[in-house]
Parts: sequence; structure tokens; C-alpha cells
Amino acid sequence: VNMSMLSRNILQIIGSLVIMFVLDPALTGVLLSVVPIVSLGAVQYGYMVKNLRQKFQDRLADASTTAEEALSSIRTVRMFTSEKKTSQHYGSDIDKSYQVGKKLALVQGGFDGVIGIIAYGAIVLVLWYGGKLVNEKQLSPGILTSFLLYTLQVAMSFAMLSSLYGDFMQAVGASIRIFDLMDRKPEIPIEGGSQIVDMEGSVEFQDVYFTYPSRPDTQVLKGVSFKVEPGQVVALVGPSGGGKSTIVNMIERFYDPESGWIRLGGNDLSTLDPQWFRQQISMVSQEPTLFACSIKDNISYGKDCTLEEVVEAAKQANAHNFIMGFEEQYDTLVGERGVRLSGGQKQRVAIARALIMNPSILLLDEATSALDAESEHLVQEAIDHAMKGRTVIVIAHRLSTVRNANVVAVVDKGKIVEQGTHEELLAQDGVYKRLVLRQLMAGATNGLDFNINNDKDDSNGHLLD
Ligand SMILES: Nc1ncnc2c1ncn2[C@@H]1O[C@H](COP(=O)(O)OP(=O)(O)OP(=O)(O)O)[C@@H](O)[C@H]1O
Repeated sequence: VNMSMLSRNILQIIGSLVIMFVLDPALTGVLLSVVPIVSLGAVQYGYMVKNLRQKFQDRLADASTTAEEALSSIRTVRMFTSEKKTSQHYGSDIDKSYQVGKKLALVQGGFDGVIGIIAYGAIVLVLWYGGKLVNEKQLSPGILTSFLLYTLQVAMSFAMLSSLYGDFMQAVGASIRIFDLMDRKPEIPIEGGSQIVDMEGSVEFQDVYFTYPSRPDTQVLKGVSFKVEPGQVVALVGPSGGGKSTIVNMIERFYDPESGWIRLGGNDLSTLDPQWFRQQISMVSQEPTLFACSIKDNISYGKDCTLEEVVEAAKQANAHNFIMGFEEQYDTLVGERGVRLSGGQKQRVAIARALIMNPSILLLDEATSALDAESEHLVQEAIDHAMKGRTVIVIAHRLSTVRNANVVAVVDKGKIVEQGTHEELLAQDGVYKRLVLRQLMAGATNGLDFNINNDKDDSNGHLLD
């Protein structure tokens, strides 16, 4: 619609000006003398409108983020009785967008006013100058009347064009961010690279240094080296913030190391096709993210598969029985981020989702949140099952997991400070031994087993804290 209006108005202006020039070149020249000033003004106006619209869009996005965050975490908002504070926060965000919107409206209204003055000014100019020419008998009243009608036509088309121009510059301002985002090239490619047939599931870190781009002054990994042979289990333990999750995330190549190498099956991770190698790896995190769809769709999230395959994976993950207990069974909707499932149920659905991919490498972040004994047992059984025959890198919080691991790596301040089997590390009389002793003492005092989840002294719920 705008394109047809644009071309129609441009043609009307050109056509009218040609006829006006034929009618009286001198009078047309006088009229056209305002064109350079109007053009300059229009450029300035366009620039202002574009910038203000971009700002307006950014402020609106801030407000939407606040609302989205608060609504999706409404339980936390209620829990901390932060309704008033959150709505004030949203109100202040909206107020900021309102202030920019007000400026935008003023600039737009101002420009429309100026264009109106110029259009009517042109008519007055034609009347004044044309009247003078008629008086001096240089122009007939009929020609002046025709000229005036064409001037009106040009003025109206011009006003229409200026409004289209304003809309266009607003659209440019509003879409700058979208085009910026669309033009962004991820530093780590999404696909492309080698796919190795029958790749061994070994994982190796060699002298890996890493700093998060958002915190360039803090080096998080400072020369991490370890190797897990195919089918082996490595347990990462250590204090909170030591770098365990970072190590696990780097195996998924969410980030590239600053220096050093990460190898999968002996191949440099950066040479492998990310889409392909991520299919070989499954991750089960402490707080798995489920999607607001059915249990079946959540389990088959990474792979198109039949209901039979979904049921088989759910059985292996100890999830089948509780799913069959729901009225709609595998079609049960789990709600936003899985809120309609219990913590243990969510974890078992996430384990089934990981199992269905039949990964050669499993990344596990053992839950620190306390589950009841029955649920804990079911989740642990599912995890033990999932670990069989796979290379596993587990952020361990349970002493039983650490004991059974082939290698225990103690991660502290971005380094692996101790590495070996549970028995070897105990014999070393180092950080690991102190940790285990503390766990034993806490367990004895509390009358509980060594499960870190039950360690009341441990505010972060982490082994070694
Ligand atoms: N996305 C990020 N951007 C910037 N810094 C980060 C990011 N994620 C983690 N960090 C920082 O990196 C360091 C290591 O964090 P990491 O999550 O790897 O530790 P962790 O050993 O897994 O801790 P926890 O056991 O508490 O989960 C911390 O100091 C943390 O603040």
C-alpha cells in the first residue's frame, strides 16, 4: 500500500511541476526555491525519528523483559512478596518508554506542522507573486488559477510523502536491532566440520585456559588437563565456583578455550561438526529444562522417534510408572518449564530424553536439591542405568558416585588440584581426604549417610565446600 501511495504521489508531483513549468517557468522557479531547505530539514528529521524510534523500541524491550521474567517466575515473586516492587520496576520501565514516545510524537507533530506551514506558504507565495504578475499584466488570471490548483496538488502530495517518509524512518529505527541480530554470526559455527564414523567416546582436556567473554578480567580455567577413556567415569568434585560446570559446558563447545585443546575421540573439538558431535553427547543437569509440551514430546525432543522408543527410554529412566499414573499418560502436558511435575519426575523425564539419543558421552550434574528417599532412589537407579557402557563426566555430589568413578578430579580455582581414584586420593592426605573426612563427620553428627544433600554444614550443597 505504501509503495503504491509513494509512486502515485511522486508521479503527481512530477506531472504537476511539468505542467506548472509549461504554464509559467518563472513562478515555478520561485516555488522550487524552497526545495533545498525542505530537503535539509527532512534529512535531519528522518535521523531524529529513526534514533528516537530505536530508543523507544529498546525501552519497550526492557519493560517486556521485566514483565516476562516476573510472570514466568511468579512463584518467586509471591514468595518474596515482591509484587509491588516488581510492578514499580515495570512501571518505571514503561515510563521510560513513554518519555521517549512523547519526544517522538513531538518531533513528528512538529515536522508535520512545519510541512503544513511550508505547503500553505507555497500557496501564499504563488498567490502573492502570481498576483503581482497579473497586476503587471505578465500573467492572465486563468493561468494563475490553474497554477494555483497545481500548487495545491503538489502541496497535498508533498504532505502525504512526508508522512510516508516519517513512517519509513520509524520502521528503520524499529528494525535496526532485528537486523543487527539477524546479521550476527555466532563465533562457534552451528554446523560444518568433520563427522567421524565410529568415533571412540574418549574426552581429553589438555592445558585448557578459559575466560568468559562477559567477564574478561577473570580467568576461570587455568590449565585444566585430564583424560577419560571410552566407557570410563570421571567425577568432578570441588568447591562452588571452582569451574566444574564450565568444564562440562566446554565439552558441548558452548565456548572455545582461550588456549589448549579439547579432544573427543582424539579429534580436536573445533574440527568436528557441532551438530553431529552434540548428537553423540547428552547432558542431564541438576535442574533440567523441560518445555511446555507433552511428556512424549519432551522425551523425543532431540530426535524424531516412535511412541515405543519413548516408552522404552522412559522405562529405563524409571519414569514409565509415574507417567502411566497420569490420566493422559504420555500426552500429559508438563506446563511451563515442567512446573506440573515434581523435581524427581522432571529429572527422570530429562534422563529419558538423554537416553533416547543413545549418546556415547554422558554429561551429568548430580542434583544437590533434596529429594525424598524413594524419589532419590529412583533417580539414582535411572542415572546408574544411563551411565552403563558410556563415557561419563559427572559433577558429583554423592560419595557413592565418587567411589565408583574411574577417576576423581578435584577442581579448585580453575585448576585440577588432585586427580586419581577415590582410594589413591584418600591415601594422599590432601584436599580430597579432608573433604571426605568432613563428609563422614557431618554424616555421623547428623545421623545421615554420606550424601552431600544431607550435609547441613554445607550451605552450597557441594562436596569440598
Ligand atoms: N556465563 C558466565 N559468565 C561469566 N562468568 C561465569 C559464567 N558462568 C560461570 N561464571 C563464573 O565462572 C566461575 C566458575 O563457575 P562454574 O559454574 O564453572 O563453577 P562450578 O564449580 O560449577 O560451581 P557450582 O558447583 O557452584 O555450580 C565462577 O566464578 C562463575 O562466577
